[in-house]
Amino acid sequence: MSIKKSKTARKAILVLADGTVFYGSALGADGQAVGEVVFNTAMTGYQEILTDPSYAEQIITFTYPHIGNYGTNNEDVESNQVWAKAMVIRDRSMVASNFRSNLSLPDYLLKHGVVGIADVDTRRLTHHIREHGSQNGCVMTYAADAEAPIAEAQAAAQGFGGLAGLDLAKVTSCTEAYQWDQGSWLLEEGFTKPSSTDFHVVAYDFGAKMNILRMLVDRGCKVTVVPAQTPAADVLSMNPDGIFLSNGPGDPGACDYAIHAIQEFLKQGVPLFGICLGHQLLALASGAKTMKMKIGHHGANHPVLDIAHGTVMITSQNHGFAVDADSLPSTLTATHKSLFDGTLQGIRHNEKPAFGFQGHPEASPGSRDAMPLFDQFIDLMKQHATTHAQS
Ligand SMILES: NC(=O)CC[C@H](N)C(=O)O
Repeated sequence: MSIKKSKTARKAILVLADGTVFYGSALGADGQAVGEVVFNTAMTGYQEILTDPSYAEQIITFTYPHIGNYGTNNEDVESNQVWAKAMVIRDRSMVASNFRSNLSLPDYLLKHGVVGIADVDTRRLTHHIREHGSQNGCVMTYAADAEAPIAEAQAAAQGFGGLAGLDLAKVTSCTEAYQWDQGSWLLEEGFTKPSSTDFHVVAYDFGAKMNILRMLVDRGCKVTVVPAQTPAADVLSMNPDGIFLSNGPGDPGACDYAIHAIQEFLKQGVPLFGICLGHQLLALASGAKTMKMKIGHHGANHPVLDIAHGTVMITSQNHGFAVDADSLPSTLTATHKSLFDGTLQGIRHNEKPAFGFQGHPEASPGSRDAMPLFDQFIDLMKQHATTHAQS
């Protein structure tokens, strides 16, 4: 257990584009960060959340009031860098208490050059966002004896164009194809593969979380990860048993290259599974529409209804866009919906072996309730392989 005092007496402000100001103290690197301000309600998992590429260009407010208490480590990351633009918290923990911790949260932010602000009235901020919708903001640090640079921060916030129309998947994606062979810690916990399948899955990396890839390996898949803009023909020449469409940041409507590739895969009838951005892209490729939500969903305890079975799953969520349920063409069926606001959470193609889920079945952090969706993908590939062997 190590007691860490704040390294700096510097102050910080968060100023929203509408001029609302939140005062606090600097946490992490000095400087400024601009992005869309969202709030995440998960009680734990701040390191997974900070490193989730889907948070690119976003400033994350953590509603759980005490953050940093178990420090950071080398394992609980969802990518190789912090993608969140800045972190907003209520209370910084003075203690990093965990045998796995090798760096306190403030030192971790410093190491990654990420700006943060602590001692913020995050409840007031969250209420403001809930009422007025997520909006752009700027976190700026300044010397304790200086005036708060409010006008400068507001101008910076107003200068950010927002996420609508922004293709960030090509920014967070890998640049070259590679094999992924690491499974999750569930294997060590005694999780057994449903059966050894050896399916070759090509995973489009739009900003993929590592735990998704681990879930596929846990189920015996051989995983090839490819960059976001890989043409359909290149993927088909790899002879995949199934294609996985990953999560990722930004506006799905801006990823025309991915939408075209998915249309080709649908035409060819290759089994497809999309998570979050991947689910939205599958919907767009099938003729549905997406929209920007007022505040989005960011948390680890969102109830989602499985419509066919009438059962409820507690799920992890991180999205600011959604598929418009009223826009579904007759080729798509709604399979899941959010019990918070009724928005669409899952789709299945009626004619092709393809389905998508808006939440995060890989959790990390969060509940494992939706993990069987990975088994559903394996079953889909099995069925497809059997039908093909017969024809
Ligand atoms: N986690 C994700 O894949 C997010 C998808 C998309 N960028 C959204 O905000 O809705």
